[in-house]
Amino acid sequence: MAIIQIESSDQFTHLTTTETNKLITIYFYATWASNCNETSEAFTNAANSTNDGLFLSIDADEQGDIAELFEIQSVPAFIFIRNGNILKEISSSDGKDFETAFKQLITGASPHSTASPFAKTESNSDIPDQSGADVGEEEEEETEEQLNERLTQLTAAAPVMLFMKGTPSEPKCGFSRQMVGILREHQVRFGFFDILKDDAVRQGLKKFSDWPTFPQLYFNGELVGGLDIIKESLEEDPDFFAQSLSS
Ligand SMILES: N[C@@H](CCC(=O)N[C@@H](CS)C(=O)NCC(=O)O)C(=O)O
Ligand code: FES
Repeated sequence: MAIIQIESSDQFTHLTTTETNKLITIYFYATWASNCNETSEAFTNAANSTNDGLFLSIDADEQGDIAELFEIQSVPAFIFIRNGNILKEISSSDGKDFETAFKQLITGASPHSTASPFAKTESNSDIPDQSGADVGEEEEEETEEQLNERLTQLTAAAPVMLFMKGTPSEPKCGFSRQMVGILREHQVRFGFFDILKDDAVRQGLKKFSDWPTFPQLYFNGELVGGLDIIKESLEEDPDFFAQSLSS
């Protein structure tokens, strides 16, 4: 099956409401996220492997409304839908996690339905870890070295990375909310990480960057500061973002 690139909410709604009896596999990715490489390949392979189903590819940044509808908090993420029900959600950058789920669902019968369209069912509503980098149950405890390696990757996952409490659409603290507001106001595109979803990152980052609080804003993997620092920098230079990010 060909993969359909979703360019608008209308197109998405049309496809998902007219092809309800098919297994619909939705893939959310971001162009800046290098941890989407493996899943993009797995998604393409899955689409090529069958003449059944519908494969929708969605840039989570460009189609923010759709990403929000599915409460996508990190990329890559997969959502499987049939008959208007979310069968499963996967938030893992390991292509094999997707492959396993896809194989089960493409052959399996559709499960009993629930009433509302896209309703989450109890059993599969868990999008566990936000990082995408190592989602799922940790079998072995992460060593400090592994954590630091992960933090190095995460802080540089996008040119501008915000580590915050909650998500941009649902900040869980006023400080993080203000930071999101400032970034939006200055039209800064940014990646984010919800530190409330991962205590190792929350505590580890304080040590890693020697900065005790959140939000934390990074430019190209370097800590710039928290809310006060960003506010002060903007007071000193209203073009602070443009200046810092162009160099
Ligand atoms: N003045 C700080 C405000 C941020 C702040 O005080 N954050 C606290 C409360 S949300 C925090 O992150 N505490 C550590 C923690 O919750 O792990 C700034 O400029 O960013
Ligand atoms: S969570 Fe209480 S001030 Fe941020």
